Parts: sequence; C-alpha cells; structure tokens
Amino acid sequence: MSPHTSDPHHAHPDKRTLRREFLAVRNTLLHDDVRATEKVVAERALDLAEFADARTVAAYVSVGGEPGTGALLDTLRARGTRVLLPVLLPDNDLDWGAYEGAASLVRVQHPGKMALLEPGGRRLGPDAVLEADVVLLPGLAVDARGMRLGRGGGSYDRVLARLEAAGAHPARVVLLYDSEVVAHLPEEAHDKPVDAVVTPSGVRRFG
Ligand SMILES: Nc1nc2c(c(=O)[nH]1)N(C=O)[C@@H](CNc1ccc(C(=O)N[C@@H](CCC(=O)O)C(=O)O)cc1)CN2
Ligand SMILES: Nc1ncnc2c1ncn2[C@@H]1O[C@H](COP(=O)(O)OP(=O)(O)OP(=O)(O)O)[C@@H](O)[C@H]1O
Repeated sequence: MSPHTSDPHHAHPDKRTLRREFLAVRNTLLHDDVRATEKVVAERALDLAEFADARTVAAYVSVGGEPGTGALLDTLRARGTRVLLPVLLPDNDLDWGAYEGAASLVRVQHPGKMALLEPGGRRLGPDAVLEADVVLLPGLAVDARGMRLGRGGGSYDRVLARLEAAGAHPARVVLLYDSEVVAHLPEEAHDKPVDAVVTPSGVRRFG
C-alpha cells in the first residue's frame, strides 16, 4: 500500500505531477491565445443542445490560462439563461451566486490560490447548484472515459457527489484546450466522469 492510499486528504501523487505538467503548458499561453479561444469555445459550447435548452447553467469565470468563459457567460445571460457562479468557501466547498454581468464580479484573493472573480451579489447556498440543467466544470485534463483532472481542491468532486446524492442529473461539461484531452488519467474512488468536453476544435461526448 502506498503511503498515500490511507490518507483521504492527501492528493494522489500521480495527479499532482500531472497537474504541474498541464499547468506548465497553460502557463506558456499568451493572453492573446486565451482571448482568441474564448469566442470559439463559446460557439462550440452553444452547439450543445443542453446549453441551448438550459434554464439554469452553473459555470465559472475563467482566470489566468483557463480557456475563456466570458463570451459564453455573456451570451447565456443575454439569452435569458440563469447563470450561477461559484464562491469558494474556506473548506473548499462552493457556494453560488447569480451572474449579473462583468461589473458585478468581485476579485477575491484566496490564500495560496490564483485570484478569482466571484459573484458580488446574494449567496444562494451550496445546494443552489442542484437547480442547474448544465454544470460547466473547470479542469486541467479529461480522459477517454470522461474522468477529469481538477486543480486538486476537491470542490467539484463535492459538487458532483452532491448532485448524485440529490438524484440531479445535469449535463456535466468540462472546458479545455485540445492537448488536454488525453487517453488515460489516474482516478480515485471519489472521481466521477463528466458527460462532454468542449475544446476549440469541437465537442466530444463520453459514455
Ligand atoms: N476560474 C475558476 N474558478 C474556480 C475554480 C477554478 O478551477 N477556476 N475552482 C475549482 O475548483 C474553484 C476554486 N478553487 C481553486 C482551487 C485552486 C486554485 C489554484 O490557484 N490552484 C493553484 C495551485 C495551488 C496549489 O498547488 O496548491 C493553480 O492551479 O495554479 C484556484 C481555485 C471555484 N472557482
Ligand atoms: N465528496 C467529497 N467530499 C469531501 N471531500 C472530497 C469529496 N470528493 C473528494 N474529496 C477530497 O478532495 C480532495 C481533492 O480530490 P482530487 O484530487 O480528486 O481533486 P480534483 O478532482 O482534481 O479537484 P476539483 O474537484 O476541485 O476539480 C481529496 O483530498 C479528496 O479526498
């Protein structure tokens, strides 16, 4: 048994190495590359019937080298889709607030993390995500089965567990660059697959 197996709070060592590698590639992207993907990724995502039909979408505001979500958020909001955004809690669980446009976002510096843009308005509680018809998840990679490598906080593992426990079955979609769709990722017992990945080149469904 590896020293990590018995400690549920110790990140999987292979995952840690992989995260570093995927983040290193993202860090080589220029601001212009990130901006250029934002429009195309929004178009690809909106190709998914699940987005077009959704009344409520749980999403997030991209930061740093993450594929841009801004155009997608604004298009959804302009269409009248309710967009929920995460608020990171001290224990890494997520609360939610409604997206009311870029001016309503607040820059928040959580210790040891990238500065995030979070909704400035009323907090709706962690269970608000159960109202989503689509959940857009951040990630660093996904494999051929739809297993996702996240940033390691476990926030979205908890979201997925919460959805399952409540019997909620929204479309679970991860937004990545093409090079981040790989053959295989290590998984742990708590990991749950996503339904689709959107990249600049298109949509891939799993399962
Ligand atoms: N844009 C965005 N918003 C998000 C997330 C996300 O991944 N992206 N989250 C996803 O859960 C939640 C916030 N969790 C986060 C977890 C880690 C880091 C972070 O900066 N991690 C560093 C590495 C830190 C370390 O090595 O310990 C990094 O990735 O550079 C940021 C947000 C909710 N909001
Ligand atoms: N349902 C859950 N409730 C509480 N903690 C959990 C849950 N699922 C996973 N965790 C914990 O979260 C931590 C990070 O898990 P993991 O390395 O799989 O994160 P990740 O999937 O990369 O990150 P994220 O889900 O934030 O994108 C682990 O310590 C794990 O034990």
